[in-house]
Amino acid sequence: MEIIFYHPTFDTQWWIAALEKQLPGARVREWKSGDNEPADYALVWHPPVEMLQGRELKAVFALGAGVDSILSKLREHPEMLPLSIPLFRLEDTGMGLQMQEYAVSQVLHWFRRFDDYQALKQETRWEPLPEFTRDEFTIGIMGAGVLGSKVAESLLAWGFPVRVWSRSHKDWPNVQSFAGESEMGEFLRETRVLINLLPNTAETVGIINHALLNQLQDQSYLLNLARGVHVNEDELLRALENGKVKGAMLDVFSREPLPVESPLWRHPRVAMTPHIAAVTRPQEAIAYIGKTITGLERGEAVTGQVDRARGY
Ligand SMILES: NC(=O)C1=CN([C@@H]2O[C@H](COP(=O)(O)OP(=O)(O)OC[C@H]3O[C@@H](n4cnc5c(N)ncnc54)[C@H](OP(=O)(O)O)[C@@H]3O)[C@@H](O)[C@H]2O)C=CC1
Ligand SMILES: O=C(O)C(=O)CO
Repeated sequence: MEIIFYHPTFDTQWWIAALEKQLPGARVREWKSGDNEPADYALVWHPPVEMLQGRELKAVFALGAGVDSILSKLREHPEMLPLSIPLFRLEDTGMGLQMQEYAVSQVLHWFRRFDDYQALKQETRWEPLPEFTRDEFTIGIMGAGVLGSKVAESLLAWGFPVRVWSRSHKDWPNVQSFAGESEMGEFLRETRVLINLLPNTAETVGIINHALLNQLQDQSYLLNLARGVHVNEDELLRALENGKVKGAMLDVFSREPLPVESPLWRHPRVAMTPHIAAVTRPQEAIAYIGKTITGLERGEAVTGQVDRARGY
């Protein structure tokens, strides 16, 4: 079995050795421009069109959870990957735990008013504030997929009321489920902390805008863990000014790296990280890819295939 590998930043030689160990008998090579030799599988992140175009592959694996960058390239170059070749993505592979860590720590930060105490400290003020209660701290998660479900689970364990919004209804214990545009208003009305874990698709671009933020509780919080294009940053800044949103924690931005002139850098109630909410954990990713390729070779049912028509 021949596997080609391309990632712009990963330690390719390490990955090749680990993949060959996971899949005995497989030969894994780094794809370089001009390499048109046959391959059975391709493992990629931001692949050049030339790498995939015209190849008779059994499957392509994205080395991350979101496939928006591959799908947007495919819109311009559909010849890069015919529909007959399945595209897989990483399902969790250690990202669920990272998203849990991020979401729980930030929700607790807001819940225990550490943001307010930090602001008071700037003014050298010693001032105990009224506590928030969990029933005024409903968590609303947009996107109830692999990562949204893990985040829901962890916040439930901390005793917060949790609701999710997705395309289809979920039947999860102790979680209120809302689906589709028709139930979005009801989902937002009680939400105090909005956590975004949607994929980037034609339907979700710009979804967190003035109209949406306006339907949240006053003094809400936004945690964007998914993609920058989901949030209209100017409208978020306006919502921070008019009190609809009290604080935002952003991991992803409409342009990355975030340009220095963006007012988000300087806003006192915006915190940020540089797109590190959940990174690909090599060992878990390799175990998943190995298991999936083995399943495909045996003709077994496997999970993680992207529905290209749906966009995730
Ligand atoms: N910041 C970071 O470091 C990282 C960010 N990410 C981002 O997180 C995203 C989510 O990942 P993951 O949980 O694995 O994805 P999944 O595909 O497992 O879940 C997607 C969820 O979004 C819902 N959804 C999709 N479209 C719509 C829509 N139009 N309206 C309502 N709900 C919708 C789906 O609904 P349904 O269940 O009904 O299908 C599903 O619940 C990734 O696409 C990626 O962009 C991922 C990893 C790291
Ligand atoms: O896996 C993804 O989609 C990411 O955003 C990794 O940072």
